[in-house]
Amino acid sequence: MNILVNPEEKVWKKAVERPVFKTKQINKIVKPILRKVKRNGDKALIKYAYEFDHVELESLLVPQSEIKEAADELSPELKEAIQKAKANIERFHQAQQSPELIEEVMPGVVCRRKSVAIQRVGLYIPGGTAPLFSTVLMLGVPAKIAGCKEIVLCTPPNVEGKVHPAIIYTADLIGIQKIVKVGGAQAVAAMTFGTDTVPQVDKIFGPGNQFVTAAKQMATKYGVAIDMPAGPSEVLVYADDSTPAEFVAADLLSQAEHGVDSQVVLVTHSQKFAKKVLKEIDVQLEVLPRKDIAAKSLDNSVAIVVKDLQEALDLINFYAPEHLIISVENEEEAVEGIVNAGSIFIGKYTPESVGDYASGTNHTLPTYGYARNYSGVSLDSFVKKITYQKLTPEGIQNIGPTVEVMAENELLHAHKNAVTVRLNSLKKNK
Ligand SMILES: NC(=O)c1ccc[n+]([C@@H]2O[C@H](COP(=O)([O-])OP(=O)(O)OC[C@H]3O[C@@H](n4cnc5c(N)ncnc54)[C@H](O)[C@@H]3O)[C@@H](O)[C@H]2O)c1
Ligand SMILES: N[C@H](CO)Cc1c[nH]c[nH+]1
Ligand SMILES: [Zn+2]
Repeated sequence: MNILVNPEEKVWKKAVERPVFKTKQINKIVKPILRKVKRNGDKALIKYAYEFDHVELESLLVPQSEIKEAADELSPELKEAIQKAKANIERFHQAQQSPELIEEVMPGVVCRRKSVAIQRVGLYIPGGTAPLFSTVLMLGVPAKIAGCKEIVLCTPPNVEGKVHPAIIYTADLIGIQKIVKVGGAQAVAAMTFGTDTVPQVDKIFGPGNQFVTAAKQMATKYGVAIDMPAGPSEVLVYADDSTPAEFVAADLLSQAEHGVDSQVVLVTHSQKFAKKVLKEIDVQLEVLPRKDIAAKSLDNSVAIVVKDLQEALDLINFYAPEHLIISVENEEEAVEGIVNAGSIFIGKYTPESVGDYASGTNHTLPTYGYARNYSGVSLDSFVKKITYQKLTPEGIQNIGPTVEVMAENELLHAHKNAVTVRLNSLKKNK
């Protein structure tokens, strides 16, 4: 991780470019996976489990017996932690319920809007390098609150051909029973087309590696919706020396350890502080079990010393980080200046990890600059909003002439006529 001191705008813009994905090569691998799963269903899933996850599976579904046993395999401490996190996530997502809207826009013309659950949803839980059972909470809890009828959870099997008990326990706690041992692009393909084991869904949720992300984007061509392109995790920390360098280093490493494609950025006002943080990173990195992964991410990463708050804001809003930690003395002013970020963590006692697990906000967030135009997953992601309108005779008389004039001027006479016949009928029956 290098330090750039007071670089020009074009230099810092270049420095914060995300690692470039080999999109063409990835698509070349993913396209045939979609085609083969569409054609061969479960058979293809079993074949890919062998090829990519190195396991011979006899069946894809996690059996009821394993669901029942999962709780016994976890420590009471972990189960309590999962339950506490679930309570906070439930509370924050329940608070996102939007009440039904009813508005009489003019006498006799009533408009209504109601949230209705997306009926069939597929949740992808990454499992390649770490069993991310926290993602089960982040996707399963809002799906349940929204009232989705059918929920299927797909996650890669481990080397023993099993799903981590914490993933199973968390799914069961939420009330998700259909857990399928399938990962990567093949999982996305299965949820898109449906197989004997995996039901076809209306929307696919969840983060994943490049194969998963590419498959999700391709799936949209077949009528499935996706939450967002959620790729390798990233964090930008904007800090000054009112925050211990130890805290800043720990926050940067917390996202660097996710995967080799992750990127972390430090923005600060002093070269001395940046150096202190980098020194601290070296110390903490040494003892990390995932030190090789984190070290590779640090190669994609940079520390930038900016001249003032305005330059820091320009940089952050340009970069649009998935996670943004603001830990500077004038935090209020900085927070107010942010227009592009997935989730913001404010003050020196708010590590990003709390949002990953238990503060209540959702950790499925837009990466790669998509925070410019996408929100993270929320309750809204699991519903559609249906609008309704009902007109009384008075209502059609009030609004009818307006619609007639507009339709006639758009040269759409059948549109106009649908109003005129009703107005004429009312005149006749007077
Ligand atoms: N943005 C977010 O909200 C968020 C949240 C959590 C995790 N993440 C990210 O999710 C990612 C998880 O990645 P992961 O790899 O650990 O798990 P994963 O479950 O996404 O991918 C593992 C699967 O990839 C497939 N695969 C592996 N090598 C392949 C190959 N050569 N060809 C085809 N398919 C192959 C296999 O089927 C395997 O089961 C990380 O990058 C992490 O940063 C993001
Ligand atoms: N930081 C990830 C989202 O980018 C989520 C996560 C899960 N577990 C730990 N972290
Ligand atoms: Zn994380």
